[in-house]
Amino acid sequence: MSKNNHVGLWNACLDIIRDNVPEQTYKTWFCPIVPLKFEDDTLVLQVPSQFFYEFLEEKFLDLLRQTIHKVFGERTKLMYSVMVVKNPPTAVPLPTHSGSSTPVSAVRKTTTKDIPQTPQITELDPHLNRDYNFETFIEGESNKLSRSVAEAVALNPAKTIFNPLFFYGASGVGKTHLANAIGTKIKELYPEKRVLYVSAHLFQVQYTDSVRNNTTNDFINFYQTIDVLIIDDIQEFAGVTKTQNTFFHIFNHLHQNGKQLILTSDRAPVLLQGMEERLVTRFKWGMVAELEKPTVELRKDILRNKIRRDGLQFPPEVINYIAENVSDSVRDLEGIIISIMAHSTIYNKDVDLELAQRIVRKVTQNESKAITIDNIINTVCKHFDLDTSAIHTKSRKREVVQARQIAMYLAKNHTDFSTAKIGSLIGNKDHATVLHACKTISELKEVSKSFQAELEEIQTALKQQ
Ligand SMILES: Nc1ncnc2c1ncn2[C@@H]1O[C@H](COP(=O)(O)OP(=O)(O)OP(=O)(O)O)[C@@H](O)[C@H]1O
Repeated sequence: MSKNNHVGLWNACLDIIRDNVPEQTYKTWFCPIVPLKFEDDTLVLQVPSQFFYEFLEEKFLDLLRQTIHKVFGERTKLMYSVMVVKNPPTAVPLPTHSGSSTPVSAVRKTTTKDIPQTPQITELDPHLNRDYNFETFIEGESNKLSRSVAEAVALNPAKTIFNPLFFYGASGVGKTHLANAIGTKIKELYPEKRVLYVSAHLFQVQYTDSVRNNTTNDFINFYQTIDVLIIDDIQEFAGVTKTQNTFFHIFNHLHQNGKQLILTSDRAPVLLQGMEERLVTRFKWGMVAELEKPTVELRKDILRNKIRRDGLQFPPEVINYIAENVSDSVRDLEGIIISIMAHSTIYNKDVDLELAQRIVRKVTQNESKAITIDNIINTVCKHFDLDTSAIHTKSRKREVVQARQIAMYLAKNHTDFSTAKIGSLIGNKDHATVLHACKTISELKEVSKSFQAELEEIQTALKQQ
C-alpha cells in the first residue's frame, strides 16, 4: 500500500458513509475527520474535539466500524487523535471502544486511596482538570476582577495579599474552572510545587475514612505538605464540625508556612451558615471575589468559543438567540449546544433558529429551580409573619418552634442535606432535633386536616419562589 493510500481508502469509506446517513449529518460529523495514518492494522483519524469524538463513538460507532472493516480489512483497529486548541497544538490519541477495551475517561477522579499513608513527600497528581485553564476561560465584565486576581496568584502563589483566595458565585459561573486554571498555570510555571485540587466533599470523605482507619495524623500530615491547596465547594463543610476543625488546623499550618489556599463556595463567607466563626474569619483574610452571572456579551463569547473548539458551526442568529434566552449558568449553555447537535443529527435538521428556539424552550420550561434551605426559611417565615432570624434563636415560643419544625421537615423532603446538616443550618440544632421535628410534623399532618392544608399552602409558595 502506498504511503498515502489510506487517504484514498478513507475516501472510499466516506462514499459508503454518505450513502448511509443524511447529508447534514455527513457534513457535520464526517467531513471534518482527517485520516492521519494507517499502520500496523490501525487507522488513526483526527477529530476536532473531545466532544466530537464522544459523539461519533456514541452515535456512529457501528457504521464506522463496519465501513472501515469493509474497506481497510476485518482486522483494522481505529484510533482517534483529538486536536487540542492550544499553543502549540497537540494531539491526544484515544482508542475507539471497538479497538480496545480500555475505558476512555478524560477526567481522572480522585479516590481516597490517593492519599499516601505516610507523610513522605512523593510525586503528587494535582487532580486538576487541564481543560479548565486561562486560555479557555473567557473574560467579561462579570468575571474580570476574579480573573485578574486569579492570574496574579498563579504568577506568584502565596506571594500576593490574595491568600486565601475565596471565589464565590452561583452554580455554573466558572468558579471551578478558574480555580483549576490557577493550579494548572502554577504547575506550568513552578512544576516542583505540590498543587492539589480537591472537592470539599472528597476532603470530608477522606477525613471520615481516616478517622475510621485510625490514620487521621497521616491525613493531616499529607495535607500539610501541599504548596497550593484548592478546595472546591467549601460550603459543603457547613454543619460538619470535626471536618471543619481538622481543616482549621491544616489551613493555619499552610497559611503560616507561606502556602497558597484557594477556596470556592456558592455563597459569600458571611452567608456560610453552620461554618465556625474562626473559619469564616480566615476566609476573609485574603481576597473574596465574586463571580457574577455572565452578561449577554460574555455568554455570546463563551458560546462562539465553545462551538469553535468543538469543531462545530452555528449560524450567528442561533448563537445570539441562545445567549439572550439562557441566562444563568454557563453549564446550561454547554448543555444546549449538545442538545442542539443531538437533535440536528437524529432528526436530520439544519442547526437553525427554529431548532434552537424549540430546544431552549424545552430546557427552560423543564428547569424546576432547586429548593434551598434559604428559600424554605424565607417561605415559612413569611407564612407565619416571622422575622427569618427568629428561626435561628433559642426561642421556645410555640409559633417559632412550629415554624422551625416545618422548615426542618421541608428541608428533609425537598433537599439532599443530611439531618445533621439541616439541623446546623436551621437553628443550629442537632440531628435528633431534626428527626423529632420531621416525626412531629408527619403526625400532625395525619391528624389535622387544617394543618395539612396549611402545609400544602407553604409548599406551593415554596415551589413558586
Ligand atoms: N468564563 C468562562 N469561560 C469559559 N467557560 C466557562 C466560563 N465560565 C464557566 N465556564 C464553563 O461552564 C461550565 C461550568 O463552570 P464551573 O464548573 O467552573 O462552574 P461553578 O461556578 O464551579 O459551578 P458549581 O458551583 O455548580 O460547581 C464549565 O464547563 C466551565 O468550563
